[in-house]
Amino acid sequence: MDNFPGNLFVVAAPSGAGKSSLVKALMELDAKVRPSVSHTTRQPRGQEKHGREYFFVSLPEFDQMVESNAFLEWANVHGQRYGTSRKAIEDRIAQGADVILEIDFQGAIQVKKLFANAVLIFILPPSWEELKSRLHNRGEDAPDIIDLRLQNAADEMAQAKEFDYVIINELFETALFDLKAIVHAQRLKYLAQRRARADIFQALNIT
Ligand SMILES: Nc1nc2c(ncn2[C@@H]2O[C@H](COP(=O)(O)OP(=O)(O)O)[C@@H](O)[C@H]2O)c(=O)[nH]1
Ligand SMILES: Nc1ncnc2c1ncn2[C@@H]1O[C@H](COP(=O)(O)OP(=O)(O)O)[C@@H](O)[C@H]1O
Repeated sequence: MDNFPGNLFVVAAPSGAGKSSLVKALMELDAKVRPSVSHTTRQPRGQEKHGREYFFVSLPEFDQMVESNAFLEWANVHGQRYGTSRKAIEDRIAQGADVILEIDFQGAIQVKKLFANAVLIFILPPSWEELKSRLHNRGEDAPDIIDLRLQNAADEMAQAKEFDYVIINELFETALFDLKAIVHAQRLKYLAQRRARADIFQALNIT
């Protein structure tokens, strides 16, 4: 599983910390990073489209996919099921694209076990007050759904120490810069470990 020609990035965060906004902004700047579209049993939000943010499926459909081993990883999060299908990432990575997964910490840990080279990034909000206000201002979720997400946030944030990098999303542009820096650093590391030996080292006559 370590022979894929692309890089795999995994971004996790408590709800409202800004992971979707950061990942979206990264992909607008960097066409080489492709998203993995997950399956979920939760209902779509206002602007969300089937096949773009998620594949929205029923519980029986989801369970059928679990049965047929279609998921690379899946988890129960905030009372719903979410999963990364094998199809969502394997083709893209094999084609040499870098793939970014926006999944919860349970999924991130499963992915790291499967792909030792996956880069795990955790996004933190600057404060509890700011996290609450972002969830309210986003204006997408009912108060009880927001409460559940806030209740789960403490346990999720305790997992940040298992990740390779932590970004504090206070100023959006600074956090985006940090995310770009991680992607860039991983590409340079990848070059050093794999391609460079064949191409550049040969050209420079280094053995
Ligand atoms: N394990 C796993 N978690 C996922 C997947 N897709 C999304 N999630 C996570 O499920 C949680 C809820 O996502 P969502 O309902 O979009 O809410 P949001 O975090 O408030 O934007 C987030 O932590 C997502 O990262 C997946 O395929 N696998
Ligand atoms: N650095 C930031 N400063 C202020 N608001 C932000 C920042 N980052 C994201 N937001 C806003 O916070 C809300 C939650 O962001 P979102 O990307 O949906 O979070 P997540 O995907 O982690 O649930 C959105 O309304 C978004 O525009």
